[in-house]
Amino acid sequence: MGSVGLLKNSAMVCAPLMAPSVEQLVHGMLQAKAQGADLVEIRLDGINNFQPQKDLQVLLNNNPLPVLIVYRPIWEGNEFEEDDDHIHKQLEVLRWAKELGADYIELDLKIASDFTKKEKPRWSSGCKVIASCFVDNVTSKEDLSQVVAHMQSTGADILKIVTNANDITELEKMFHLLSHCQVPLIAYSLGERGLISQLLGPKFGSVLVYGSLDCNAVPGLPTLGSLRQAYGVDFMDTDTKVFGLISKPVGHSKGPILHNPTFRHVGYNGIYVPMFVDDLKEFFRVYSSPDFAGFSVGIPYKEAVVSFCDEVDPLAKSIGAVNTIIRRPCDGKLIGYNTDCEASITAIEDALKVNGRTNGAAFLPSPLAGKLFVVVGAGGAGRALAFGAKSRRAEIVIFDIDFDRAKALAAAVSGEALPFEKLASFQPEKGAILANATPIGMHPNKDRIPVSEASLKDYVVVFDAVYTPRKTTLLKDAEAAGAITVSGVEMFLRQAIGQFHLFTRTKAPEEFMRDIVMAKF
Ligand SMILES: O=C1C[C@@](O)(C(=O)O)C[C@@H](O)[C@@H]1O
Repeated sequence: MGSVGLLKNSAMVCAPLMAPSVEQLVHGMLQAKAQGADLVEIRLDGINNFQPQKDLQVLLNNNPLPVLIVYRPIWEGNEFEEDDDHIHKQLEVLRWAKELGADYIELDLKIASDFTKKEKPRWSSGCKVIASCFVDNVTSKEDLSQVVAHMQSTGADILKIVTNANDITELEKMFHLLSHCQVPLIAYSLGERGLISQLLGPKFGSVLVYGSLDCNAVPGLPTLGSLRQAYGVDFMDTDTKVFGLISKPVGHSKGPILHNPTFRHVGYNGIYVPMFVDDLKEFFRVYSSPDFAGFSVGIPYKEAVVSFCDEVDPLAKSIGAVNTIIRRPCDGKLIGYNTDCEASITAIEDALKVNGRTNGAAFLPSPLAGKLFVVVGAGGAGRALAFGAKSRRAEIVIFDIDFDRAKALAAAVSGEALPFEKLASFQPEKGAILANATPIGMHPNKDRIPVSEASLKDYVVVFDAVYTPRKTTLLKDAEAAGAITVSGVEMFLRQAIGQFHLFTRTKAPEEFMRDIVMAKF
């Protein structure tokens, strides 16, 4: 277990700012400082009626943080690089920025060489030059190394490579580059699939990572607050173990705000990041190093991922769905588990016990025994619920939009499958339990419920696996109809507790995790 508590890397957290007025940029700088940025990147070309010397003076006299100046205007629809006059104007602005006290200036690779060779020998200021380059299509690690070699020849102090990530697996080339590069380097990918290049940049040695102002979410960029508070980027080092949630979509997950603070709480050197995965096979092929120590698995992959595990725990195997994968340290094999099953079933059982609705049958092994248990959705979560209900000897009815899928699950748990069209008019016997295991009602389609409102009065417990929002419309309606309700948040917490134990091989601090969930979900 690594120690956390001291700063472990030198990566700076940078807030990119672009605004139509200097006043807005100054305000942005103050916000960035308050939100924990180490420096700000100011894009001058967003300023309306830009007056270089005057505006730079205001900006660089009012900077609460070190400043990186970028000026990349497009004149009359043409990229400036194509025109000597425009290049001259651009360089003049950057020269002023340096003279007025900018800490860093950024130049495109195409003009960086000339500039550094002419200008740098005469500099007395500490201003550093960043040579930057956008690589549209990263074909191989060798290609990237060649770009770096070319950039190095410019004489710039820091190199910056930006790519477009079409797939999360492309980022591994960036991580490889970062960890092998001998010169100060910033490397990341744009877009939703590029997010982990910012989150893991400090582990692999990036000079800086970008975080947006908290009020200004940008796809692919974490917020400053999340970088510092949730992900704890300051505490990352080369030994930090990476755990990722494999899912598509993935942005809804609250896993990072639960697992990361818990790692730090127990002094475990790990980070938990959302991983937007399109292709499981390619994903597991590329992220095969011990750095990537384990995974949560979310929608839609809980069943598909089973075939990528080298071994599967017997419970997960019988369910046919895995939500947790550990890379076994001794041989690198991927071992699959299912923590959803016990999480959801014990959450429902405990709700019945707390509410004293066990029919006085304290001798029965579970308050679910003999009850009708209606599962809507026969995907990964539905399978976990149905197998859990079976282990508690409940009578199971399954609905799924895919009737064959419902039938297959019903057969596996000795239950009954009914056609999805019947769900709207389905009236259970009194005292039944309802479990929604579909995404119906999940943010942003919050108003929908999977069953008819009229049927809700006959359920003693209604459980919803959806946890965003915490109180779904289904749970609100069920509560109004008099049912005990169990939120997906409770299941989420319990499956995460199980996962934490598997990830770290230590007992999860359950109260600490519960407090986070209560405060932040
Ligand atoms: O179902 C869920 C939720 C989850 O996918 C998430 O969104 O964080 C994480 C999984 O481990 C878990 O089984």
